[in-house]
Amino acid sequence: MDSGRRGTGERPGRVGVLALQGDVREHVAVLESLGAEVSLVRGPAQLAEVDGLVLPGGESSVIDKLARLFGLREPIIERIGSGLPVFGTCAGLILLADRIIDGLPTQLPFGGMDVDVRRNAFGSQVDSFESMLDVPQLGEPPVHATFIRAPVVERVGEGVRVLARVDDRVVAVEQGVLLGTSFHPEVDGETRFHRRFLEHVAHVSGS
Ligand SMILES: NC(=O)CC[C@H](N)C(=O)O
Repeated sequence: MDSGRRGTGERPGRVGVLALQGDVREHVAVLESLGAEVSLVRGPAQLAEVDGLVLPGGESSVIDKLARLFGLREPIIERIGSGLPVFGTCAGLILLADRIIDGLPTQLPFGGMDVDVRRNAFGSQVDSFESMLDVPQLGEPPVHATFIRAPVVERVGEGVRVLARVDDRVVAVEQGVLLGTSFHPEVDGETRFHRRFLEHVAHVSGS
């Protein structure tokens, strides 16, 4: 349906992948395959140069800890507050949530999305599974989704759009220019979520 590349040949803007821990390379590969200019964000100066940010999958408590250590927590919160497009997958979705359920005692999210997200919500007996998801906003074919110790969105605030469910449990959400999935499109050759993120970036950066 819609294409992540601008029909006019315009660049979608420079996007960053938060590169503290997690599946950074996979996101970089998908974004570059879509024509984006991608940089790794490990500090505030790099964050200041991007028009959109991907929060990768990994371990949300570790990413939180490292973000504080590298002086990134406050700048990320500020940029999200002033309308930075963000795409979070799995741990990244946890970091985007306003509230974490079952987080480690000291763990904090960046927040921004009016949702409550439960960590490791599918239980240890199904640490990892795959599923085909209907995502009407992305059209056909259905999304092949890989869940790895995945979170679930347990409360969805007003203004948050549910994009996908597994057995009635919410696993993909969007609020304005913030996009989050419990699963990992970046490991599945699924590019439509990244295209959608790049569309948000193009709109906001006015390119
Ligand atoms: N694949 C993932 O990103 C897993 C997320 C991890 N369970 C966390 O709490 O951060």
